[in-house]
Amino acid sequence: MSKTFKADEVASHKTADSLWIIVDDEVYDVTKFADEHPGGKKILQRVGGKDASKQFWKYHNEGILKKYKPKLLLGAIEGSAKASAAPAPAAAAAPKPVLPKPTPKPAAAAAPAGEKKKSEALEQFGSMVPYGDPAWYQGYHSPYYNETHAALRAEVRQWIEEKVEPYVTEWDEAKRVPEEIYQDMGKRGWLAGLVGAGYQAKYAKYQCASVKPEQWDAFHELVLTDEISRTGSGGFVWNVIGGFGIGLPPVIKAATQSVKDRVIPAVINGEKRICLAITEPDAGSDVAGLTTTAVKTPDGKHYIVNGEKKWITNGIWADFFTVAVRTGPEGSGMNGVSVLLIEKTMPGVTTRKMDCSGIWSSGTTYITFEDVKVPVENLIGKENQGFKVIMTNFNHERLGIVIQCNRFARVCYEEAYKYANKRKTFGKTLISHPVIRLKLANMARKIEGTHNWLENITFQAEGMAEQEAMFRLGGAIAALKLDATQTFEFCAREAVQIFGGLGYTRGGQGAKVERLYREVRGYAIPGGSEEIMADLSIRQAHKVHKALGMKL
Ligand code: HEM
Repeated sequence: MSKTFKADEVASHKTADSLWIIVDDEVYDVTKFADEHPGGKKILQRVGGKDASKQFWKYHNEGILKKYKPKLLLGAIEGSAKASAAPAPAAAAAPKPVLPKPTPKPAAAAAPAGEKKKSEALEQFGSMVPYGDPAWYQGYHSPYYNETHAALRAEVRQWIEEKVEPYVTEWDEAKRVPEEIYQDMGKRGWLAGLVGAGYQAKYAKYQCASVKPEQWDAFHELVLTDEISRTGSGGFVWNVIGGFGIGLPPVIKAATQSVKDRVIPAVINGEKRICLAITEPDAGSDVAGLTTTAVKTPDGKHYIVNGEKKWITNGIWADFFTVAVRTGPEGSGMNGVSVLLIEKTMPGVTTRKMDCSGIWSSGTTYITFEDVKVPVENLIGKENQGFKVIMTNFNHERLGIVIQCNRFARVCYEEAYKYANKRKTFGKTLISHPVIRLKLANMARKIEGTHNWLENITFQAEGMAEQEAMFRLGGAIAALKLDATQTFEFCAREAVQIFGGLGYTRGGQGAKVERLYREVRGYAIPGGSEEIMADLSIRQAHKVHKALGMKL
């Protein structure tokens, strides 16, 4: 902290011409800011020259200070802890444990997945709001995480808290995220690990600082996705990984080598963008009914593509489109579907941004393909066997949705929990009212249930080959997606109720829950609607268990 002030010096700055206030032992010059203060000028003048910490925390959340500090901060009160402390990195802000630490288990017991799990990560991390973070953040035993997961968690959280969270509402309202953010994720080596197919070291120019490529597992992907979802903005999460996480895996798994070499490095290094285009105005979960056609030219060198795609995340910014097309005759259903890589530079590709209820900064797009000439080398997988490529992609997509929904549900809970501890009604804090505690209890038990099932399925997937995972876990993942979106919906609803009018207002203290409430349907409908998920969960499990020798 560079400059310090005595309290009586601050006290002399209490007029409209020179207006200073103290918040948590730090001194802010709000003279110019007062005119644009959304809460009003007079309210600031009333606390001019004084310690306004109590009033400040009544009306704002942490994000405000992070955002305005660089502009308004003058220094600290002389003799205060703030005066001597160097600003602590956000990720290091977790309180010190007050209870004895849980005893680490012997490495062997904590290492069911083999070599990679060397030791448990038992350090406390985060706000320690009960259930406000997964249990392993709060010092409880877990067989799934080790010190590399903890290191990645800290790395991502610090970045999110400093570079993203203070601006996320602004970006959502502007319906876009600065391009540097996605590029930064590439440079941090994070995109290379988010494709559900191991860390793409071969194509990565950059490497993740806290995890070596050979250590990377599905739980690192879980931690990374979970941490970026703490922003409480589906628009932000889908902006940076929504198109990428589902558009790139088919290329990695089934494209020709020349396409892989051209597309994978550009995308994982954050230089280009990719999206997945399956849904059409008239074909959503019913993939077999899609009508976009790809007809081979007589010389067999190209496909001519015609059709429309709708609700395509990131489409507006994408350089590459992983597109499901019909190469078989009309009525060929799932046996006539192929996947093609179409490029923005190809004549006949047009994109138009769509307006939806939520997830605003994700760039939801309507795409038209008109006589687009696509080289046959851009075929992903085999002709007429694209359905398999699409189906293989679904598990990864759905698990991503589950991770995001689960953290969004937790964000709703955490925000509501914190607010319930500061907001007073009828002379006591909200949390003192049993009816509010009941809401929080029901939120927490649902969130923990989903999270534990998510971890278990992630662990199962780690131990299975892709085809086996598709067969054995497809049903359970569908059920989990259903569970996650319904938990998210419940928690968003209850959090808005706890926030009252602030949860119904865009921006301000209830910004996250207001936004998330609008985003629930954006998760419950795509990637397999709740109805399709419920049906599939039983149908698929029945098929699997019949094959496993089920006796009825
Ligand atoms: C560093 C000083 C401050 C900054 C940067 C600041 C910034 C803001 C911002 C951005 C908002 C919009 C709502 C939001 O995004 O949360 C807001 C609202 C508000 N602020 Fe401040 N503020 C400051 C100090 C204060 C103080 C000291 C008081 C009270 C004495 C105050 C009272 C309010 C009120 C009443 C609202 C409206 C809340 C609502 O809509 O429910 N602010 N402030």
